[in-house]
Amino acid sequence: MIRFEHVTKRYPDGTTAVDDLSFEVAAGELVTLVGPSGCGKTTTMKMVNRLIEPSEGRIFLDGEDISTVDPVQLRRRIGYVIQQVGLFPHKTVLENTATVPRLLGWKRASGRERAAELLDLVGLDPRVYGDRYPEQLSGGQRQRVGVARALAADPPVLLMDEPFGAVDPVVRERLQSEFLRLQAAVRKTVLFVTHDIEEAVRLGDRIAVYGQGRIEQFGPPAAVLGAPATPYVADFVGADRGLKRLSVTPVEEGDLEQPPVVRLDDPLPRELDSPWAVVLDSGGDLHGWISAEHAGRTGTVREHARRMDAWLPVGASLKQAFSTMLQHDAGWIAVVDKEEKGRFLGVLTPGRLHEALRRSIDADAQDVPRTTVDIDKVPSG
Ligand SMILES: Nc1ncnc2c1ncn2[C@@H]1O[C@H](COP(=O)(O)OP(=O)(O)OP(=O)(O)O)[C@@H](O)[C@H]1O
Repeated sequence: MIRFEHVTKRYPDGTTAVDDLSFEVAAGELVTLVGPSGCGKTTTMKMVNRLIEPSEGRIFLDGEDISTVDPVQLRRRIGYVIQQVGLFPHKTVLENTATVPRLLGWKRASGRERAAELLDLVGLDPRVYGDRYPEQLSGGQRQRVGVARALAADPPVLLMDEPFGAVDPVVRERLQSEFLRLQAAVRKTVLFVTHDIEEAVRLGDRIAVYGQGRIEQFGPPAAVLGAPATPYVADFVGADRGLKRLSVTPVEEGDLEQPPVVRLDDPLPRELDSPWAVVLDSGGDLHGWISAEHAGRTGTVREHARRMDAWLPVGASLKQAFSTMLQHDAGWIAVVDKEEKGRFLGVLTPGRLHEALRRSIDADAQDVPRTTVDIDKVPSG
């Protein structure tokens, strides 16, 4: 969808901001550009909507060389969100959001209707916020209006330059989650600039780690965190990259241990060869657990089963799994097949969690699926 071919940008004072850059962003993909201040991220982004012209090389949008497209026409196909939002102070939230549809010549009513729809989509009730002015909003709310405005004309491409940079960490995390949900629904092709590696890792389908004017590594977050390509990247992603990796590595079925299982309406088992067993209802859904000390007594499992709160759906991150374990002070957590407590798949223990992490690092290094990595090959220590 967006393709850079040997793009270089030299400013008149001789600064080379971007040096022979080639990469591609697929349709519907979110790529984060991350790196320290002054490494050329913003320059890269502004060349896509021709706010800056490259000195050398070509950029293609949907196969079309953008140097041949009228910049105004081009920008109508590209939503743009920046840190300072740039809302018009004398226009209401609704009018701000409807700016681009109005410029495109939409009728006033349909522009406002679309704007209201989008405000709803970014979590601002248009009946509450629509008639306010930007100064009557919090920083986080202004950023949401910025995102709504960029989406108003339904452009296939979004450029986002540190859009959540100016808000406090708590609001920032919330905006990131909301944006991920939004992106799952609208599936735009997104270039997202940030200097925050945590944000890059959380949002990006792939991340481009910038050195001075160049991409040092381009790949999925787990690969960059697991196998930094250069000492520079290792240093930039940080010594705690194992922890960051936890947050981008999903729990898979192959990671799970199969403990003894009993059914809710069964009589109590005569004996159990583990300290506890998982209790399932007749449909195979997770109910809870039972301690081995009840084995051999009379009565049914139902009478002694305890509810299990430490559970997660498969696909949740290893970080969520770890934090659920800590929260419930549990030595294991149950994993089910869907968000609402569902069919039981197995349990994750601290040992299994560690193995999953090691296996995912190994899988990335060998560029193979995690299920094919033999855990015996994973070095200990
Ligand atoms: N108009 C300009 N003239 C000369 N040099 C410029 C100009 N604009 C940017 N630069 C330089 O180009 C380099 C890249 O700047 P750019 O704004 O792309 O970096 P960035 O990675 O986005 O930084 P930040 O995270 O601080 O926004 C920097 O060294 C900057 O000083």
